[in-house]
Amino acid sequence: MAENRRSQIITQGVQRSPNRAMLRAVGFTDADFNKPIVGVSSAHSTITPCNMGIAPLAEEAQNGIRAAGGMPQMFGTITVSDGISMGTEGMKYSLVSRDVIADSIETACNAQSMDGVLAIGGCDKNMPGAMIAMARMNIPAVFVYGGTIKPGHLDGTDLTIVSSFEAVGQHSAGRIDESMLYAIERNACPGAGSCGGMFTANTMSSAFEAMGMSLMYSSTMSAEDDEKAENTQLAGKALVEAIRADRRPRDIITRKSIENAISVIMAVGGSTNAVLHFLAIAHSAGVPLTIDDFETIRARVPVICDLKPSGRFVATNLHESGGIPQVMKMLLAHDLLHDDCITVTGQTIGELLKDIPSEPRADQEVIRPWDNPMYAEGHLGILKGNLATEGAVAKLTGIKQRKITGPARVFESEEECLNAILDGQIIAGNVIVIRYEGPKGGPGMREMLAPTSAIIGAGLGDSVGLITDGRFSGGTYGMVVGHVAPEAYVGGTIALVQEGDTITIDADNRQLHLHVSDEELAQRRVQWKPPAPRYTSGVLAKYASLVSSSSLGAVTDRNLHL
Ligand SMILES: CC[C@H](C)C(=O)C(=O)O
Ligand SMILES: [Mg+2]
Repeated sequence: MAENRRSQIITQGVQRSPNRAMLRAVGFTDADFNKPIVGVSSAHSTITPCNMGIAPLAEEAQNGIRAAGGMPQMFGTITVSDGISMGTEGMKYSLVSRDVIADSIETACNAQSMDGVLAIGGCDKNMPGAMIAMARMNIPAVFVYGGTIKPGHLDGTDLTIVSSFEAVGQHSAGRIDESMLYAIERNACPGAGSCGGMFTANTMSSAFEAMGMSLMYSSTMSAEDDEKAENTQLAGKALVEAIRADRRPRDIITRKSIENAISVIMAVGGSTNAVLHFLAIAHSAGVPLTIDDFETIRARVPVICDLKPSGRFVATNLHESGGIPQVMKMLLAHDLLHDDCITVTGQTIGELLKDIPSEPRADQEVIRPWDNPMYAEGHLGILKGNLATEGAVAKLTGIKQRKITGPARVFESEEECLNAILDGQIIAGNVIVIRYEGPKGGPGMREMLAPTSAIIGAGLGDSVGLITDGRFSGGTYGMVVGHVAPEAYVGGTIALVQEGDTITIDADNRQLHLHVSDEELAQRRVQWKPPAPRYTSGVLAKYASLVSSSSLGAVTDRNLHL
């Protein structure tokens, strides 16, 4: 084992006798002081189904690390539940938790000079939080996904949590009765695991597998299946080998591997949150990446998977149909993947994919044949215009109408907007504006699944547009544009929109335009005053003071020294 392990600073020499004394109390023997100390970051929690299966996986990880000659040390990190906080003030802590998780993993590993880290995550922000920490620290690392939830079932239909969100809109529009609403509620989430469509958790786990930071096939395994536990043990062993080889995250998280990840995100129809998180991960890894790079990749990669929210199937169906390796091999076969990227096991992408067929199996419908994609181009559009000079992110799937021009219906918060939708005040042709929900203004850039699902549930998905400086859940689809930057709180044009102004969302030309003259906007800007901050103490106030524009990933450690 390499004698230049950083953990030797706390285990070797006379001066470190007190440090060893305490390590002996947690189970170290003399022999263990000569092994790499490997952190196991466990996000186990019973506050959300996404994370409630992680504790036994953390044990399996430790077993794998020990078997390979490492000395595991488990520590905890937090999670919050997007689905449970959705639609409430608590959702403001969701994106904040990404950076709290990153800071906590970095703090634990660096404080005790660990030689490597295996992080296990479940809910949405666990994944990017862990990867940001791994990229920052650049000690050998591997990510293990807690696993997807299996679909719920009702009257022969597969359900996910988004079924329940959409049922609220269906009920308010009189399309289902209360007994059906509660039947969906009771059956949508059958057990442990992260939200089962190609929503944010499954998007980020799939992207990490494609980037080479997780083991092949791991990202679509279900939380409750034995293979997830077996795979976690293998990840522990792979990490110890990576430590021996001194294979670090920045050897794996490169421009090429991030391009691979983004290509897979496009191919599976993944969450808009992936834009925000990969800008942040690239920033932490020192890899140049801009929001415009997503547009370049979008234009060349088709959506080849029929997955919820706008498609038919869930992640367990994708797993049964060949999983992410099958999607990757199809991209590779069409020169849309770099095969020379190295992965956490030391093998390259090309080596890992060599025995996988270039076309999907004919006995499944989840992964489409290359010549019959869901959409000929990617679905994550980066829109620009006088409303979004730094950019905005749209999910261009599940919509028939690709352009809408209509009167603005302006709301200063998500709650105001949801009430208007459920009260029937929103009609076909409207363009909803939800503002002061950005990274600083919210603060915390809430996901707007409640209003976007209510629009779908009310049958308005093809006729109502929605723009916000907040963001969307992976369960959102429709004529919706999020991450509008600059945000209202810092004086972005979205702050100057008035009720009834005409707005155009043009998906095909990736334009977001406010039909008000520059002169009029200049006059409005003179009148505009920044609102008082919603929080002046505590974690949300700290976050609001540090966070960057969403067009830069809403990171909290950019240019702090300037
Ligand atoms: C259903 C969606 C889930 C709750 C979520 O927050 C996301 O995918 O972002
Ligand atoms: Mg989410």
